[in-house]
Amino acid sequence: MDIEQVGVIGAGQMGNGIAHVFASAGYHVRLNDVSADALAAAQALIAKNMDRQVAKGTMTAENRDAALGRISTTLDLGELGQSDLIIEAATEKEDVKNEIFKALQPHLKPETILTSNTSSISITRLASRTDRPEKFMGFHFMNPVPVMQLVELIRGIATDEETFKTCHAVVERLGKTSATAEDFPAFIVNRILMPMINEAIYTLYEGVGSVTSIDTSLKLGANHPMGPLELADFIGLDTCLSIMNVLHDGLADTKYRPCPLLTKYVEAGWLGRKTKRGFYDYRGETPVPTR
Ligand SMILES: CC(=O)CC(=O)SCCNC(=O)CCNC(=O)[C@H](O)C(C)(C)COP(=O)(O)OP(=O)(O)OC[C@H]1O[C@@H](n2cnc3c(N)ncnc32)[C@H](O)[C@@H]1OP(=O)(O)O
Ligand SMILES: NC(=O)C1=CN([C@@H]2O[C@H](COP(=O)(O)OP(=O)(O)OC[C@H]3O[C@@H](n4cnc5c(N)ncnc54)[C@H](OP(=O)(O)O)[C@@H]3O)[C@@H](O)[C@H]2O)C=CC1
Repeated sequence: MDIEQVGVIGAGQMGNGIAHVFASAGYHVRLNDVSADALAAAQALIAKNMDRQVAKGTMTAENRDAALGRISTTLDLGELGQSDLIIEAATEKEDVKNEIFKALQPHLKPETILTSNTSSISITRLASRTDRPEKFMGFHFMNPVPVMQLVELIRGIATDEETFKTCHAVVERLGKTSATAEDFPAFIVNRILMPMINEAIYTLYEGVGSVTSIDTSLKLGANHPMGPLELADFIGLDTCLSIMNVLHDGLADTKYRPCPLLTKYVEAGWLGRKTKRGFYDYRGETPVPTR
């Protein structure tokens, strides 16, 4: 199936990056959110990130203008009706995602492929609530989307081969690399990455090390580009907690128990960079550890 028109739902940190890479690859993108402010902020951020590419010489000014011209925004889900492919990138909550698909599907063409950028939630279960489980799959980008090479592709139990092949070809046209994961809680990347981040938070909680010593240890001792607490703030602590809960509930093993300190930060509304406070405080010139 030919994909030209792409609908992206959720204009947060992932949605803006997804719109960026699809528009850069020549797709027409309709970006939707429940918040007009989120849409305006996403458009401004995409323009800023593309300006950086132009300044670096990795994109021409002409291509930037054309790519920005291919992105339109809307608060109305119904306006995504002509999309060939939908990528849902709203908040990591199953009921939010189910509600979005329910509201969206009456507007869709029968052949439209539905996908979710979920970090952890069962693709089979999300698909089963829609009118097209065979045309539904996981399309999981990594953060920051314009920089990270990987897209995890996840088939639900009902996903048909044509849907998988179409999504696989889209990843290639984006110039990215796919890895295929079976539909188990948190798939591959987050099954491995998130317990490490959770363990770093336990290490902090138990007083083994401070925020600085934990992040320095993994950066300089294991060559990670970001320390695990810095990365948790970057991903969003609400998203990290949701992923740990999916692992804990879905695999029923206490080794996935979310650290109580992670829960406490989320309850405080300290969600990391996006709220300017998490394991670091981002309100000043440079991030300051909060513990
Ligand atoms: C939770 C999930 O479901 C799955 C996930 O996504 S897990 C998270 C996966 N992501 C990671 O692990 C990221 C780990 N961190 C990194 O790789 C690096 O710190 C980083 C790439 C984010 C930044 O790298 P850095 O060297 O510290 O910074 P910097 O030199 O400023 O940036 C490197 C490049 O990324 C670009 N960049 C950085 N942040 C960006 C952003 N938010 N958006 C777009 N581009 C960005 C910069 O423009 C720069 O581009 P060039 O190479 O063309 O110059
Ligand atoms: N953060 C990360 O590193 C990664 C996240 N993901 C996944 O991507 C998805 C999005 O995450 P992320 O971008 O970080 O989250 P953000 O919190 O940055 O953005 C989510 C956006 O979705 C909006 N939203 C909420 N409900 C709806 C709705 N009903 N319709 C349309 N938009 C809605 C939110 O609006 P409002 O703020 O007003 O509620 C917000 O703008 C999640 O499923 C997450 O697991 C995948 C890979 C990496």
